[in-house]
Amino acid sequence: MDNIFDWSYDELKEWFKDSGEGSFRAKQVLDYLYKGAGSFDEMKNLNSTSREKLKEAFVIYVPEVIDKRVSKDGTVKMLLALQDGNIIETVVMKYVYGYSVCVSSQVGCAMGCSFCASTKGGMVRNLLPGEILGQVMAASKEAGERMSHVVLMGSGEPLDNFGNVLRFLELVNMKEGLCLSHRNITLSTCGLVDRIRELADMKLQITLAISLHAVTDEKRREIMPIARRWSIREILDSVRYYMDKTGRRVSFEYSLVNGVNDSLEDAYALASLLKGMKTHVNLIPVNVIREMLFRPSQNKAVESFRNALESRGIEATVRREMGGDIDAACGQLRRSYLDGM
Ligand SMILES: C[S@@+](CC[C@H](N)C(=O)[O-])C[C@H]1O[C@@H](n2cnc3c(N)ncnc32)[C@H](O)[C@@H]1O
Ligand code: SF4
Repeated sequence: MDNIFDWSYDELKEWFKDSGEGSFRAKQVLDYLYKGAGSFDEMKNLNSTSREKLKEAFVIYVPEVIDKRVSKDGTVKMLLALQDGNIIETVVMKYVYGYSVCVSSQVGCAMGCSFCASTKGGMVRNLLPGEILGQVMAASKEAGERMSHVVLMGSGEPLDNFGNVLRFLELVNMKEGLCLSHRNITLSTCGLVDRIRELADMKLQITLAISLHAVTDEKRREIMPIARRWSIREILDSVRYYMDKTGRRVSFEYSLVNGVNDSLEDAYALASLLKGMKTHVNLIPVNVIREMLFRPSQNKAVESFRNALESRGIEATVRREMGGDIDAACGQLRRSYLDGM
């Protein structure tokens, strides 16, 4: 049976019409659902025939929180169980402007980046649109408040689950649902160039973030297998195309790894790659994960890197991962959980 959260307002309207009920029922059902109804029986405004028809066609399914850790800085990392028993993680962060949730787009990841815990067990499966949406709902329930921002930066490569992620973007924006503006959604990708171009053509107003992490193709290939498929030049061309088509700024993620990509030469090379682009660089000292030998850059190297970028006119922020005391690096809590099973 379908999870009703995979369905859009328009589709539900059609469904009600086809099943002989008024299409106005769709709005009633969505009102109940997004206020947290856990069963069709709670939907008292509907007659019993409608409720029975719904029960025959749909389940109401939001991933279940099975564990959570709360960090000193208030970040909450949740482990969620899916219907098929797979486990994903979702992180809720509080900022001055409100809450932000970091959602997973896949169970695991196929991309194989050498510093990332999400990919260690390979890719298990794509998440369905309702399962991505369900993470936003679980986060709101946890925070007791609606989310003001969503970042697709948890486990998985969102552009490798393109159809379902596009569908999620439609559902999360729905006026009759969570009504979250695309401007408050960031999608982070390791750089699937063909998909970036497709996304650009759709002219959605989401923010795109590119995980670059190295300034030469050679170095990038050492830490990110996707670099064998797409060169840095191809990625930057697709980013310019995205900016052109959507009018949005694109940001870059650059994880700083001690002795690997954090020299001043790297910083100046990054500045020349991004020269002339209206962009922002997020520098993230790499989070140590158990199986890996990488170490984060020292504070001095991080500051010098940032200063070098700024001296060349590239805006840069150092982002210390929130919730550092609770296995907050992407995919880490899930891996600890699976390792302990
Ligand atoms: C987990 S990925 C998910 C989104 C997408 N697959 C991507 O690579 O952009 C989100 C961000 O976390 C970064 N990341 C992964 N492992 C990390 C680690 N150990 N330390 C710091 N950043 C990490 C990635 O490079 C990426 O910028
Ligand atoms: S950094 Fe992103 S693309 Fe790379 S393995 Fe992790 S989740 Fe996948």
